[in-house]
Amino acid sequence: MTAGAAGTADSTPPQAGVWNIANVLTLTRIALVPVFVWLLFLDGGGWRLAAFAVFAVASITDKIDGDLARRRNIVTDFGKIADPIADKALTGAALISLSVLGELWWWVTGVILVREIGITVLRFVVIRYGVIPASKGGKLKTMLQVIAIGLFILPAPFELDPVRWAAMAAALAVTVVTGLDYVVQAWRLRHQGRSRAGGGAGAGA
Ligand SMILES: O=P(O)(O)OC[C@H](O)CO
Repeated sequence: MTAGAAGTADSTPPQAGVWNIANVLTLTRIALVPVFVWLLFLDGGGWRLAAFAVFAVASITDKIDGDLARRRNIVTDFGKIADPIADKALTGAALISLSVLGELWWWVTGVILVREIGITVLRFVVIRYGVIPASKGGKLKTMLQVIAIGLFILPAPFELDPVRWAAMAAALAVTVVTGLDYVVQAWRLRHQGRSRAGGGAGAGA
């Protein structure tokens, strides 16, 4: 996503209502987070599979809500902000849980959380200039995180470990790179917003 693709505060067309099917799916994803965490901490392979199933269902809603919003033309600023937050709630809870369970290095969880929380805060900091929606890189990042986390959750043989870690390394790399890309986008958006405001003030003087 380029800076130009971000919705600017003064050029936003009329939007669908917040309570639409896409946003309800996004909120459902958030509601599934505590269920998933609870299942993950229960002992036994069966519970692990159940946790994996809930994680998979919640992750699939990410694909469905975005597709629905675009197809039905019900993209809202609320959805643009809430969708990445819902993803971060799910993946963040999964990463923290895996680290608490001693199955994933804490530093990996830490780096990803700093990026995810940092970008969320950044989105709110620049929101007066426009909304920064999820970029293609951001979507790829979430997909890689979901695959890596899914591989860590699945009760699988030790031989799968290199695959798990390779997937997590790829997710980590794309997480950091896309985080830096959002910082550049936010800077541009702020710069454009301030230039417009300055130009407007000058014209009015
Ligand atoms: O990289 P972000 O913060 O835009 O998040 C991307 C979303 O999770 C994609 O659905």
